[in-house]
Amino acid sequence: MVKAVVLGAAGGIGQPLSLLLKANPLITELGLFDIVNTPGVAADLSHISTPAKVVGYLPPDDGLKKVLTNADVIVIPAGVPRKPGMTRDDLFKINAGIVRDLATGIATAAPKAFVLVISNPVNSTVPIVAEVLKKHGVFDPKRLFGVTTLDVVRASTFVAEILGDLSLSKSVAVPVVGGHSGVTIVPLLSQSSHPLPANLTTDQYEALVKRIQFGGDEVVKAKDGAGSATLSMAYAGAEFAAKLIRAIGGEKGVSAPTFVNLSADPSGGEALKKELGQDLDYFSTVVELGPEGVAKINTLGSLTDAETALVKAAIPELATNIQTGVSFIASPKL
Ligand SMILES: NC(=O)C1=CN([C@@H]2O[C@H](COP(=O)(O)OP(=O)(O)OC[C@H]3O[C@@H](n4cnc5c(N)ncnc54)[C@H](O)[C@@H]3O)[C@@H](O)[C@H]2O)C=CC1
Ligand SMILES: O=C([O-])CC(=O)C(=O)O
Repeated sequence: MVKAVVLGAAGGIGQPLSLLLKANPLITELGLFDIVNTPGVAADLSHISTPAKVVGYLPPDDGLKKVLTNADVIVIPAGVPRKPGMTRDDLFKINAGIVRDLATGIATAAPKAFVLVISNPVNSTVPIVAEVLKKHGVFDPKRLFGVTTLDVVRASTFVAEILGDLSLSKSVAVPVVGGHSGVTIVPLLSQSSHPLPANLTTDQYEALVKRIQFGGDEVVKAKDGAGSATLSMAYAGAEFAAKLIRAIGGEKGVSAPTFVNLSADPSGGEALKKELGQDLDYFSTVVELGPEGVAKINTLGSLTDAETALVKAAIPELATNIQTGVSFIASPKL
């Protein structure tokens, strides 16, 4: 029995994500919450012939508390998306408060749930959730995840394109580490399951790295004011949620890159910090998942000089983003 909940379920990501979760046979209950339209989305999804019972809630009548009650896995795509010319950090002003309020609901109604944060800027919203849960004395770092799967999905697709065979994209696995914005997105292409062509030039390599780092901009530009990635994000979010659900159900050998608090696995976290040469509290890296959530935080392993430089370039921005999130809860008037 797994109850999954989507907060922000009526949005551009929320609706297709809810559809994909409804299609997951391991989910037996699907709770949808948004400030608008969830009764309609829930009625629509409820006609699909899969096991999950779907219920939609709105803020009146304690809707947030009701949707969160007995939740096992909570996915949060609530908040505003980018328009051309904006960075993910520009979303902080609005999304920080939305995420804080939803996290407050989680702290009281579902303190033991696994929480998957999609709302941008992920590098800051994940620390916000953690700080709220800490304030309520219910923070378990093993249960909080920043969803960076879209970077991994993009890396797989773009590498398969370069290899000239899109049918490989499902099996191409590239660890993408760091965070989820611009230079904090670090693809470790030397560790790709499918090596890049030997004759790839430095320019081509650098263009590939940039495309993975700024893939979100490609979609923002193409949507021309109508938002950012929604369908590919829904796919990525459902993939990560499905992995986690399999791992908490006891399946062994499940792992994925995700943005976590490094205290979730103190020995792995310390080893990673040592490798980074930096005392960061959060980092996205390959995480082994288990019944409690984070089972093991993996270090980065052997890197090329180019990858070492990318990791180094990611650290200052990541540290600032994390601090911005932490300070927002320490001084919420920011
Ligand atoms: N982590 C990642 O890789 C990605 C993250 N995103 C982020 O996901 C977020 C959502 O994007 P879209 O779905 O395109 O936006 P959207 O505007 O289409 O949908 C957002 C939904 O959140 C709802 N919402 C707003 N305040 C709420 C509250 N207090 N409680 C519950 N629901 C609330 C809105 O009513 C709306 O339905 C954005 O912040 C975007 O930047 C987008 C793509 C990738
Ligand atoms: O680019 C954005 O704003 C949305 C996002 O996080 C992505 O597509 O990776």
